[in-house]
Amino acid sequence: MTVRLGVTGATGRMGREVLAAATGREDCEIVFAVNRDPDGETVDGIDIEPAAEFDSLVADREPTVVIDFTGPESAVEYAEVCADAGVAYVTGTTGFDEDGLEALEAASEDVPVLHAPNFARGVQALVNVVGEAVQNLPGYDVELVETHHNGKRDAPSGTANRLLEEIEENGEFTERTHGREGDAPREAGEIGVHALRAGDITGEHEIILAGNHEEVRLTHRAEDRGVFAAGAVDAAVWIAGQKAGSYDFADVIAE
Ligand SMILES: NC(=O)C1=CN([C@@H]2O[C@H](COP(=O)(O)OP(=O)(O)OC[C@H]3O[C@@H](n4cnc5c(N)ncnc54)[C@H](OP(=O)(O)O)[C@@H]3O)[C@@H](O)[C@H]2O)C=CC1
Ligand SMILES: O=C(O)C1=N[C@H](C(=O)O)C[C@H](O)C1
Repeated sequence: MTVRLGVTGATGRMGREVLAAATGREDCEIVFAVNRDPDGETVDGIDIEPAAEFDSLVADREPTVVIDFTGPESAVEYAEVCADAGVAYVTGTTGFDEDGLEALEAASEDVPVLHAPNFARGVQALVNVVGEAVQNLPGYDVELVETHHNGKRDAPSGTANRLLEEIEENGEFTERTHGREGDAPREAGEIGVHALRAGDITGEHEIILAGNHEEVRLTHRAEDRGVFAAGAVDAAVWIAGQKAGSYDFADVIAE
């Protein structure tokens, strides 16, 4: 079966990568690509259509799955249209508030919805091992540092938040401390969280566990955005065969 893809945020950093990753694959075809204000633009020969026409494009071109990398507000709007139209939805967008996450959950009652803050397989491996490291090193200081390009909106990153959940579930911690300034000695039990923004850095996440005169560093570094795009297209092909429900990238990797 060829999966029919709609792509949102198509002229963004990730949207362009998704179009490139999907083009040339035999298991999917792009049936439309939209962006907010495309002004007759094309990406790799694909016409970019106005996001205002998203609803009618979904109705007319009948995508199997929509892949979204935009912002949290628009991602929710696209999810709701997909839920009404019976179209599966994959979003890599980060920075959702509680209402946004609830809206994605509501959409997943009608269609398959996959929300993943990171589509790199190596990050999934990092999520899997970080809890074990924390369990093995009780009482060690834990700090998380994430580094991204200067255009990133949300901080800490969606991946950092996912890693923090895993850390907190596997150890005894009091609070997250976001950066330090002035007279700010480290308190026992806190998790230091640091978001760095510079240049065009693709995405780095490092967890430092230190104590007992030793340190462990677990690091993932994405070298190219193509790694996220390839994972998102894999997720779209996978979700095309699923029933309504809420999924994450671990479900895709598990098969
Ligand atoms: N899950 C993962 O593996 C990854 C997730 N991300 C996440 O993906 C998202 C996008 O990242 P990135 O591509 O770098 O961002 P960009 O800003 O480069 O691209 C976002 C695109 O979405 C469009 N857009 C933004 N808001 C709206 C809106 N309200 N309605 C319609 N279109 C909109 C933008 O249009 P315009 O040009 O008009 O601003 C732009 O084309 C972020 O949340 C980021 O954290 C990023 C990398 C990997
Ligand atoms: O905005 C980005 O670029 C990235 N965002 C994701 C996140 O917030 O975790 C994933 C990746 O690190 C790149």
